[in-house]
Amino acid sequence: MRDVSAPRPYSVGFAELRQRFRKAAERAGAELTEYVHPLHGPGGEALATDVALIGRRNASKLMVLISGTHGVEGQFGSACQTQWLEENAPWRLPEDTAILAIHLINPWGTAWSRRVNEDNVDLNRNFVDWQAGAPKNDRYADLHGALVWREWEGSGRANADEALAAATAKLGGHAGLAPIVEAGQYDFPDGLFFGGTGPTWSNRTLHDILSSFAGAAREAIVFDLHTGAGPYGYPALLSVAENEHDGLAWGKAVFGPALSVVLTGKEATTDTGIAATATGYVSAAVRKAMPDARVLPLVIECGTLDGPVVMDAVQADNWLHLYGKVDSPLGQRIKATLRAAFIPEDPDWQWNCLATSLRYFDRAFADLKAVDAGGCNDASRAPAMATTIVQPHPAASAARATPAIEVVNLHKSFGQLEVLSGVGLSASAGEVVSMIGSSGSGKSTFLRCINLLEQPNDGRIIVDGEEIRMKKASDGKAQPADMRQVERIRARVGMVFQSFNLWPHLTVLENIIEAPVHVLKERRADAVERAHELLRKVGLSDKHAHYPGQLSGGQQQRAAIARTLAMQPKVILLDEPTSALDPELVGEVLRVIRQLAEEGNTMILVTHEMQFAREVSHKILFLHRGKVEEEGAPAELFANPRSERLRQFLARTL
Ligand SMILES: Nc1ncnc2c1ncn2[C@@H]1O[C@H](COP(=O)(O)OP(=O)(O)OP(=O)(O)O)[C@@H](O)[C@H]1O
Repeated sequence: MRDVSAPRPYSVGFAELRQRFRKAAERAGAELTEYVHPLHGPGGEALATDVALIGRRNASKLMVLISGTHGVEGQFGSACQTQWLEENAPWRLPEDTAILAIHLINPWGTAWSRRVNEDNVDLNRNFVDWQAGAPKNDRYADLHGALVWREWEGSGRANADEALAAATAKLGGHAGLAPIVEAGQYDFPDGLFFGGTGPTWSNRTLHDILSSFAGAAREAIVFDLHTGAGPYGYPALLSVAENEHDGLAWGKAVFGPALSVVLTGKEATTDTGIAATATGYVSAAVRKAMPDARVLPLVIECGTLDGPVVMDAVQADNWLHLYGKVDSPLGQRIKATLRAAFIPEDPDWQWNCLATSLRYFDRAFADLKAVDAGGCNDASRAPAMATTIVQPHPAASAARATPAIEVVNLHKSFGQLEVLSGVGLSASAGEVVSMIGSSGSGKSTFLRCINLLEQPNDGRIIVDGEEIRMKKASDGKAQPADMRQVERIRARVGMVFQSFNLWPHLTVLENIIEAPVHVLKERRADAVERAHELLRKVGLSDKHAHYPGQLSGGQQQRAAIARTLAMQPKVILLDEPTSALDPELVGEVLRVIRQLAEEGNTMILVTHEMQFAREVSHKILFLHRGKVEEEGAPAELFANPRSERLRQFLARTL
């Protein structure tokens, strides 16, 4: 019997999971590659998906292990990957066979203990054919209001619970409800099992990984490692597909009745605990990424608690990230409940799931090795070399020598009132810097001074290496020496205002192309084409001909962001972009801003959304009475405020 009698507990933090995996991969002689995620974890830790390749890149037979598709479940998959790599080291593989371990493909979800990703997207609903448009789930729409509530307790919550109980009874219990909810939906970004509006970072990264490492494969077995559905402590082996394919026949030949095949479809059913009604699974992605291979996509699904209990935990966590405070005692309770719903702290559960999964790996791998796939493909491709670091994202790359923006010793008074008393800030390309502080501390004034909507009294402003030249007027006040330079620099610094500031008499499209055509002198046709692209990005494709007055606040703000992006700014200043919005519209705007951060835009953000600032920023400045009282990395600043003022401020706002 395999000796896993004393497995290390799964429940360790993201950084340790990575460290264990990387160590095991190194010992196994793997080529290690790191795909850096643009955001960071709750402790300020860097986030990344690690990829270990044992064997040659041109191997025709490939075994792939994927963990953490649903972030919080990642501890299980990570434990399996690490243990399997470790206990078989040193690996001696036939030339034509390789192992590709993809560690924590949704690193944000694992680090923050969420099933979903940074945009509330269920990655296992995100691998749909986006060209064909998002699938429809009208039956979810009827349930949304009962599943997603604004208040943790009170009459609104009680009404929602009552409505959910009534709907569940009408559908014949949880077994009737789950296939509708878990089918995935693409219309409610704040809802459950949201599939997104386009390919997420994890989706794109999986695609990049498979393009880099799986291109030569002709025979591939892929394990996607999950927990949370099925009977407690039982690791079920499944294969999910939209239709029959030759990989399924292979799977049945290898595993016999141990393998359950789930064929998905609108009305499909299964008793495995996973949703047969859903599409967009990882299985679809891996088959698509290896069109020339016979692919056997497998899912290991380790049962935990009863379906309704797991759904309750997911619902509560959804509320927490939308409307609650993760750091509060209630927030911590909700997190603990969610973790327990996916990774029970039960040594027997952990032992069973690990041991059985490793046996499935062994069996699959033995069969893979025995297949005759005709040797290595494309011998010209280089074999694995030493560790490579892939940093596809500008935000993640090392800071450039020249900051994208630097402000030194800025002073500003209104009459006798000194609002800024020597504020400074520097942001490298791709960095997000947030400014927090009480009302009246000078945050907005600082932003307005940067692009000279207000004239600073003193100080230096340097954008992308070019300093705004100032001179003293006859009254002794500073003013720009060259207005043409100011106009030029302003065109490189985009500003998003609290109150949107769209032209009311122009359509959304006209608002967006106005500055590119008149200031940058772009051809109108080019500006229009780009405007449509930007509208797609902010989810407003269908609103291009509307006037601002016909849009909701959230839509207006997203249009305003698209207008700012149309100028391709070096730096984007956002002045409390969500504070004029009704609470239910805040999320849609934050999602767009988060996407901008992920894409490596340099941003200075003034905000009262503390949780958001913490998640999205590389650096935070706390302003108090016109001075930077404290600055630092978000995790450090929020966890260990040094000044009493910041401590009090956080106590009031968190
Ligand atoms: N144009 C102006 N004329 C006179 N005083 C002004 C002007 N603009 C801002 N102030 C004052 O400067 C101080 C700082 O205002 P500012 O809007 O920069 O603060 P803030 O930190 O952004 O506050 P909030 O979070 O409430 O937006 C306030 O006392 C405000 O009344």
